[in-house]
Amino acid sequence: MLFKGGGLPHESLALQEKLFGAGPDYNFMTRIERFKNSLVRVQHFIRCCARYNLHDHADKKWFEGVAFPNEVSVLGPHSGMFIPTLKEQGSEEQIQKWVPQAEKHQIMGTYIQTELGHGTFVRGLETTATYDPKTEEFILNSPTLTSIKWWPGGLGRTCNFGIVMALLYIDGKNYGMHPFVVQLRSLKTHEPLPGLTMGDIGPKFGFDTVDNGYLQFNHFGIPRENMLMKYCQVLKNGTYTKQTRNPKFSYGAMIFVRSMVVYEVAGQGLAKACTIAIRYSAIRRQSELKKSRPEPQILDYQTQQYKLFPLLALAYAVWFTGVRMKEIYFMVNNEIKQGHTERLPELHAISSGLKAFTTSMASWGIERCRLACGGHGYSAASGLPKIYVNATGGCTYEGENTVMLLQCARFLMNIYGGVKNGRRPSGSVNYLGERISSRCTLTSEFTLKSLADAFKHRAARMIKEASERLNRLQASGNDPEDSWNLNSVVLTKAAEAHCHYYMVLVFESVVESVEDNCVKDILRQLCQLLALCGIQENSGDFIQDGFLNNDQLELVKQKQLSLLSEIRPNAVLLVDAFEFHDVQLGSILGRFDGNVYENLFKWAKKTPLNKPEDLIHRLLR
Ligand SMILES: CCCCCCCCCCCCCCCCCCCCCC(=O)SCCNC(=O)CCNC(=O)[C@H](O)C(C)(C)COP(=O)(O)OP(=O)(O)OC[C@H]1O[C@@H](n2cnc3c(N)ncnc32)[C@H](O)[C@@H]1OP(=O)(O)O
Ligand SMILES: Cc1cc2nc3c(=O)[nH]c(=O)nc-3n(C[C@H](O)[C@H](O)[C@H](O)COP(=O)(O)OP(=O)(O)OC[C@H]3O[C@@H](n4cnc5c(N)ncnc54)[C@H](O)[C@@H]3O)c2cc1C
Repeated sequence: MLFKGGGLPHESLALQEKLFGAGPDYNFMTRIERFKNSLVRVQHFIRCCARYNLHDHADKKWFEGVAFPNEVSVLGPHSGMFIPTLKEQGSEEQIQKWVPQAEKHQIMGTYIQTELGHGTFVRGLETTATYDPKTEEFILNSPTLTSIKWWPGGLGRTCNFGIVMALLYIDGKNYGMHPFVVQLRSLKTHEPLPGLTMGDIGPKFGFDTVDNGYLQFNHFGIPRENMLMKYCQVLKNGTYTKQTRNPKFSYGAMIFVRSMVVYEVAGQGLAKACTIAIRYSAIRRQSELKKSRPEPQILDYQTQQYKLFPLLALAYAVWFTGVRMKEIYFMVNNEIKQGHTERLPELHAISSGLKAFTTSMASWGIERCRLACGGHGYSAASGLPKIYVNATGGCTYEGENTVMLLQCARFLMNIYGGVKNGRRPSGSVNYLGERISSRCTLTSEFTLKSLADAFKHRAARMIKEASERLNRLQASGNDPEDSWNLNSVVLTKAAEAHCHYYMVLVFESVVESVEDNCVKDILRQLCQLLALCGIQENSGDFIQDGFLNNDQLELVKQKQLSLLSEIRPNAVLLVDAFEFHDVQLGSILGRFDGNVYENLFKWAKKTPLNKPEDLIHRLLR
C-alpha cells in the first residue's frame, strides 16, 4: 500500500476484465497483430470507462496499466498530449467544443510537431499556417520534403484529429510556432481528408502497438477558429494579438509530458524490471558457495546483490522523484493559470533535467536487470525486452536527453550568474545561494543529511566550474554560442549532478516522513545505498577538490557492501511492495508464485515455430 493507495480498486476492476489479462501472447504476434490486438483493447477500455464511470485521469491510469501492460497505446498521445494541449492552450469556447468529444473518445487526437528534418530544434520546423482573411482560413502547407510531419503516435492509421504545430504567417510576416486543431480523417469513412497525405512510418525499436505516422499538407484549409487561442489570437481581419509575452507557453504540452514521464515511464519501467530480476534471483539456483551443499539462490551471491540492490534503490528513488515531479508540475501550472509565471523557467529546467536523468538511468538499469537474469533474461519470456524497448524510447521522445540536460544547464547557468550578481535563488536551486562546506562530513554513521550534503557539494561545485569555464572560453575570444558548444559536455555533467542531488534529497525527505520505524529503517538503508553507489560511481567528482578523502572513500565502499547483506532479507518484499500484478509484469521469470521452469516449458511449447508449417517443413526435410 506504500505505492498504490487508492488506486487499487480500479486496478482490481481492470483485472476482472478477461480481455485484458488473457488472449494471445504478445511475444508470438507479428507487428500488425500487436497493433490490432492493442486496438481491440483500446475499444474495450473505452467501453469500460463508460461502464465504470471512469472520468478522473488518475483512475483511468490504473485501468490502463492493466489494459496495456508495458506498452503505449494510441490513447497515450490522445490523453497525454491532445487533450492536455486543448485544455491548456484553448480558449473557453474551444475547450467546450473539443474536450468533451475527446474525453468521450468521439474524436481521437494526437500531437503533431516533429518533422522529417527537425525534432529537437522546434524553431527550425517548416510547416506553415498562412492566414487568408478572405476565406477566414489558415492554409496549412508542407513546403519541403523535410517539413513532412514524422513520428506522431496514432497518426498513421488511428487518429481523426491532431494538434499541429506550425509557423503562423499573416500578411507575409512570421509569428512563430502556434498550435492548430486539425481534423485529419472523415468521421464517417475514416479516410484522410483531401489535401493530406498520411500513413504509418514503419516498424520501430519498440512501440509496436502505436502507429507513429507521417503527414504532408498540400495547401490544406482549416477555419480560423481552429488556432488554439488562449494566449494568442488572430482576428477575422488578420490582426494578431497576444496575452502573454512568453512565447514558450506554446511548449506547454512538452513540459507536461516530461513531468509525467519521470514516474510513468522511468519509475514504473525500472521498478518492474527490478521486480522481475529480484524475484527470479530468489528462484534461480546456480553453482556452489560451499562444497556438497545445495546450490544457493543466485540472490545470495554478493556480486548479484551488487548488481541488483543499487537498482532497487534507484527504482525507489526514481519512483518518489516522479511523484514529486508530478506534484510540482500541477502546483506551478496552477500558479501559471492565476497569472504567476515566475516559476515557469524552473519548472522547464527541472522537468527537462529529471526526464533526461531518470529515463537514462532507468534504461541502463533495465538492461542491467536483463543481464542479471542470465540466459533466461535474453528470452522474451522474461518480459524485459518489452519493458526495455518501451522505456528507452523515453530517452528520445519529448526532447532528446542530451538536449534536455543542456536546457537544464542553461537555467543553472542563469541562476548561478544571478547569484554572482547578488540575487537569491529559491526552490530546487536555493542551495546555489548557500555557503557550502568544502570538507565532507561523512562518518561511519552515514546520516542521510550528510549524504545529501555530499551531493549538494558536488552539484554546486560542478555548476560553478561549468559557469567559470564558460566565462573563460568567452574571455579567450570565443563567441557565446561557440563557448557554449565547447563547454557542453561539462554543462551536461553539471545538470546531471544537479538532478542527482535533487533525487537524493527527495528520497531523504520521503524517508524522514515515514512514521513506521521498521519501514523507515529499511527505506533508510535503500536511500543510503543509492547515495553511496552514486558517490562510488562518480568518486572522481567527489575527490577532485579534496572534498572527500581516501579514508572516507574506503568507508563508503565498506558500508555499501555491508548494506547489501542488510538489504538481502527484505529484497523480495521490497519488490513485492510495488504490487505489480503478473498481468502488468508480463514475465514468466517474475511470476509472483515463482513457478518459473514449468511455465517456461509450457510457453516454449506454444511458440509459433513449433506449429506445423509447410514451408519450413519443406526447407528442412
Ligand atoms: C491527476 C493525474 C494526472 C496524470 C496524468 C497522466 C497523463 C498521462 C501522461 C502520459 C505520460 C506518459 C507518456 C507515455 C506516452 C508517451 C508517448 C510519446 C509521446 C512523445 C511525444 C513527443 O515526442 S512530442 C515532440 C516533443 N519534441 C520535443 O520535445 C522537442 C524538443 N525541443 C524543444 O523543446 C525546444 O526546441 C528546446 C530544446 C527547448 C529549445 O527551444 P527554443 O530554441 O525555442 O529555446 P532556446 O533554447 O533558444 O531557449 C530560449 C529560452 O526559452 C526557455 N525555454 C525553452 N523551452 C521552454 C519551455 N518549454 N518552457 C519555458 N521556457 C522554455 C529557455 O530556457 C531559454 O530561457 P532563457 O533565455 O531565460 O535562458
Ligand atoms: C517512440 C517515439 C514517439 C514519438 N512520438 C512523437 C509524437 O507523438 N509527436 C511528435 O511530434 N514527435 C514524436 N516523436 C519525435 C521525438 O519527439 C523526437 O524524435 C525527439 O524530440 C528528438 O528529436 P530528433 O529526432 O530531431 O533528434 P535529433 O535532434 O536529430 O538528435 C540526434 C542527436 O543530435 C544531438 N543534438 C541535437 N541537437 C543538439 C543540440 N542542440 N546540442 C547538442 N546535441 C544535439 C542529440 O543529442 C542526439 O544525440 C517521437 C519519437 C519517438 C522515438
